[in-house]
Amino acid sequence: MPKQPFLYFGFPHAAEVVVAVLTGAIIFQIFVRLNYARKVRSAGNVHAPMLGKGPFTGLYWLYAIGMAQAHNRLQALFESLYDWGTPECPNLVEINITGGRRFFFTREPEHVKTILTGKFADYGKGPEFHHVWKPFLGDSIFTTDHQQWQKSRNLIRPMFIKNRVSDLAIFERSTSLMLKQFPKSGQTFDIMDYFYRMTIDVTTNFLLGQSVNSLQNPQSEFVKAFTEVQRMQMMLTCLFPVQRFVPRGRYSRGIKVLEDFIVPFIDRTLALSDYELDQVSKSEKSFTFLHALASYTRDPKVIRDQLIAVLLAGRDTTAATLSWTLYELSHYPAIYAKLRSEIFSVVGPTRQPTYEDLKAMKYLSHTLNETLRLYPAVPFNIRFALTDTTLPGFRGQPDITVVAGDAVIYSALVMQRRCDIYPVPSSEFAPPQVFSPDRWDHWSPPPWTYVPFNGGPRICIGQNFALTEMAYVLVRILQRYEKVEYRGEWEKQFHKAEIVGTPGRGVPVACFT
Ligand code: HEM
Repeated sequence: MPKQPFLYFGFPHAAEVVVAVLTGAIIFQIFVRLNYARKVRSAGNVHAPMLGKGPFTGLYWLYAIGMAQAHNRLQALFESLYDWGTPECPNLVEINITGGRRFFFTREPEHVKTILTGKFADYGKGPEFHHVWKPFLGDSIFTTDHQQWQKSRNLIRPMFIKNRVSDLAIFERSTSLMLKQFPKSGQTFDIMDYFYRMTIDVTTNFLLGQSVNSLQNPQSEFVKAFTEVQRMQMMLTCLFPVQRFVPRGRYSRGIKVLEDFIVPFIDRTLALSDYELDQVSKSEKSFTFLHALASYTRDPKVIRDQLIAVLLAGRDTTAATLSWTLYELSHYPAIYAKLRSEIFSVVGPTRQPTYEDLKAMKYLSHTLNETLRLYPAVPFNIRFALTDTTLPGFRGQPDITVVAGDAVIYSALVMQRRCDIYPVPSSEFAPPQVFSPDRWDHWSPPPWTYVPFNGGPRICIGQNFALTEMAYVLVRILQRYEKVEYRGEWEKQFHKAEIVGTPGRGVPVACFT
């Protein structure tokens, strides 16, 4: 039989198809890279140190980041990236993985300031972030920019004014329930598990007027789905360049569970007439975040998106911060005793604190500040360039060129642990890696070196709510327990970064009355 010529007009062999596809892909890659390089050249062409230039080093880094996320080593990986820094640019590195976009990684306060305020309009969540997060958070405050974001912010802001936050009944209800469920004095238990259940109860109560009751029903399907969706969302974000290939079955099913719980509340509220809604809003007791939203918009999708966004923002952040606080306090009995004595001096051993009491307790706020310094609840964050722009160069060096579509990943966790941004340790100032609320007595962080709540126009809208809730819970725990003992291997604790950074081993403790 005559040999088939390579080119013929019949059905192609599989090998020919593979060769054709690969050739096409390579030509396309070359085109994308050349086109992108031209854009960067015409915008200024100043680069940060590169982690790698070719597509294969890009793939290596993608793999490294995915593995670090899966094995809870993101912090170490991020710190190691700056080994590629240079004396001219020590705190910023870049990589181009897919050819048409660079990812910058920074731990520089000046860069954080630039993207969050100085050039706020140039950086945002961007269409890419919106696309990846849309199934979960829709068009909410978290996923949008410009006018759309501003509209969400205006919608949500009234719910965080002081006289709403200073109503502490909602915190007392869940805290007292939680304390009732703590095991007997001296018994070991994971206090983190209680914090996660308590804060989802507080937040659903605040949002919907009814809690998911996870303190009483730990196996709640809603809670499991919420955790799973967040885990997958973080994975999709880390694997952003190839996220479309990640299977999403559990992610979509989890979102459906969340919606099945929330939508009936929305439907019931939207069934109220304007008059009925107005009556509810006059009653302090039954008025909720959902009612507030419904009095501004009747669009169920807008309401669903904002509710899930605030639920995400409000629950794990506070639970994780409380967990880290107890992790540290259980290791430092002297700090625990000092905090307890401040609490006793203001509210005594049993009285419920008022909003003003909480704000008057300096050492309590130092303790929370110090926890958020070492363990900022949102450890990694991202912004996309919405236009061609720059990041400031290091100490008189030229500004770094950033073109529209590039991404800047900044880490409050890594930045806030940089020893060189702190005073030299002394008898007044403990080494920065040590938990020491006392340092806040005579020190405050230089601007933009401490950003657990972000800064600028997109600063956390729930900051006061969060600080009030966490202070309240701590006061009630310390009023009741004379000491808290750590019951795990304290040094073996590790930082587990999903969207929020939590203690990877839980927080096993025993509380003593
Ligand atoms: C320890 C507690 C908390 C910390 C450390 C924290 C931190 C943050 C951070 C870093 C951001 C910026 C996120 C971004 O760039 O996309 C943020 C945004 C936000 N936070 Fe918080 N948060 C906390 C608690 C809360 C609570 C309790 C609520 C509400 C109940 C809340 C509501 C929000 C909202 C709505 C935004 C979006 C603001 C915007 O984009 O304009 N947060 N938070």
